Amino acid sequence: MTKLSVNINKIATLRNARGGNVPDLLKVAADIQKFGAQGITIHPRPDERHIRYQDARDLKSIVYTEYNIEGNPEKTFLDLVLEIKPTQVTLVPDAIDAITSNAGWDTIKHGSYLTEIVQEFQRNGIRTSIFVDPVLEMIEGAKKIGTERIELYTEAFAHQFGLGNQNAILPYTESAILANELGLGINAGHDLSLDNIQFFKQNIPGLLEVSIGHALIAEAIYLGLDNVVNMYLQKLK
Ligand SMILES: CC(=O)[C@@H](O)[C@H](O)COP(=O)(O)O
Ligand SMILES: NCC(=O)COP(=O)(O)O
Repeated sequence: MTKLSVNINKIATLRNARGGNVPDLLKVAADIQKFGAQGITIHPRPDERHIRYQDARDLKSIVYTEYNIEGNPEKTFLDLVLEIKPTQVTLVPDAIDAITSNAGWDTIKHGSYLTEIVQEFQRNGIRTSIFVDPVLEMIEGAKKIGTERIELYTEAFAHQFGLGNQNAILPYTESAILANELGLGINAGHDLSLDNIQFFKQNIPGLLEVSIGHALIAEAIYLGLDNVVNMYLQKLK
């Protein structure tokens, strides 16, 4: 079974636009779990433009499914995750000014740095996952680091699949086969959506978890619009 972890960054983006507490991030996280999602993902960024560090703390008592915190393991992020002790930490090599995540780790170049970080999280009972492009050397590098899981960075697949290029799945399938052989658990995420998730799942053996945010929240808004517009019309009669 592949678990769905819903990334709620975009709920925080919407809330922050007005400075109040609408929508209520904690209630949304509780409801997403009530509706059946098996995990909640957040990606607190240093500028706190969506998820704030305090949100990450407050969510600890709300998330009873898998709690996955993503980010670049600089000092403040490392301290935050060690304080919260979520189920899983996903290490992402974000540049400080990146608009969103845009690359996986070079697990060879940064191998010894990541090994130390991974060991620190594991000593604290936190499962680790390393965000990687679907490149076989990077999967082998992740294995050497000692992480339990990798997260396949799916932006390239999602983009190409949207253009009709189904062969874009091939490096992901090959990477998954290697990861399975090496005993690495496989997560995936970035730009997965209702359009591409089924094809992706069918072609990735052993896919344990997907984290989906941007498309899922956009789809939820769109699929709810008809209902909400009509609720307003009823009240305005
Ligand atoms: C690692 C990854 O692909 C996602 O966490 C993505 O980066 C979402 O972050 P934003 O919501 O800040 O774009
Ligand atoms: N790890 C990927 C994630 O959490 C969500 O990415 P996206 O669906 O917002 O692109």
